[in-house]
Amino acid sequence: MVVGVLALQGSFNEHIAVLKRLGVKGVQIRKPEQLQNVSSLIIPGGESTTMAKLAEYHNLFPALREFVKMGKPVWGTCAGLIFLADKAIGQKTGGQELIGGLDCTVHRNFFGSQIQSFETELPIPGIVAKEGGPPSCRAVFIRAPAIIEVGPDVEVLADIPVSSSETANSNPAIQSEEESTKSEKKVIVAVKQGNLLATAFHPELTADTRWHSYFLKMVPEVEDGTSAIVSTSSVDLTFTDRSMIDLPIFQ
Ligand SMILES: NC(=O)CC[C@H](N)C(=O)O
Repeated sequence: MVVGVLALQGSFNEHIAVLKRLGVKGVQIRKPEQLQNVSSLIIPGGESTTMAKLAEYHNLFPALREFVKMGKPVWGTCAGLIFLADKAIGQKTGGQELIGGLDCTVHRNFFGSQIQSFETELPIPGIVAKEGGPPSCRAVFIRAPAIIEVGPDVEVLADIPVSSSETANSNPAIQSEEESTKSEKKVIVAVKQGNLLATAFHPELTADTRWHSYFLKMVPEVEDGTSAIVSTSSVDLTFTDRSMIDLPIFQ
């Protein structure tokens, strides 16, 4: 099995490294025709406006939309989630082109600016049911988006509590008067809809391989009859390489 990783900008090398640890080949995708050689695609985190400009420059949007429509598995992490959303708010003036397909509305910088980036323990019952391991994963949120509305076919895989001030700052539209008196409400940070998987955080920056394993199981069995399924042999939840979150790509 060969997994494509959109390699215009952002953390594509980190995704390819995790795939390698799972014994799967990840290849960089920069041109539309390269999508013909892969059965699934990861769209990494980075800066969605920059990525969109580069995707436009390389005329990638029609091929990416076709890939999604064909039902091939696509996983968007962070900026990749924004790319997959049918609707994004909080965009730069003029907006940006999206691939779409995921029936949701995403707030582009829901949690604030770069300095509001954070790590947290995120309960992931849907992933644990398939992958086993501890009940939560270490989740790295870097100037992260959040999903504020989902359609009926979207399965929520993870959500996190946010303080009312966070909600008010980032998205007054979803805070009613009654809710403003409560201290906490939740936003969605991971979803699945058919062939599409999306996470607002960065599993590729931790040692926990369960999200990648989960995604690989969405890839249909390969032609020679061998299963595309890989197993997670070890789950180390420590996120040690803090330098990752200082990468200049996440401006
Ligand atoms: N870490 C990320 O991918 C950040 C995404 C960023 N919020 C954007 O709009 O592009």
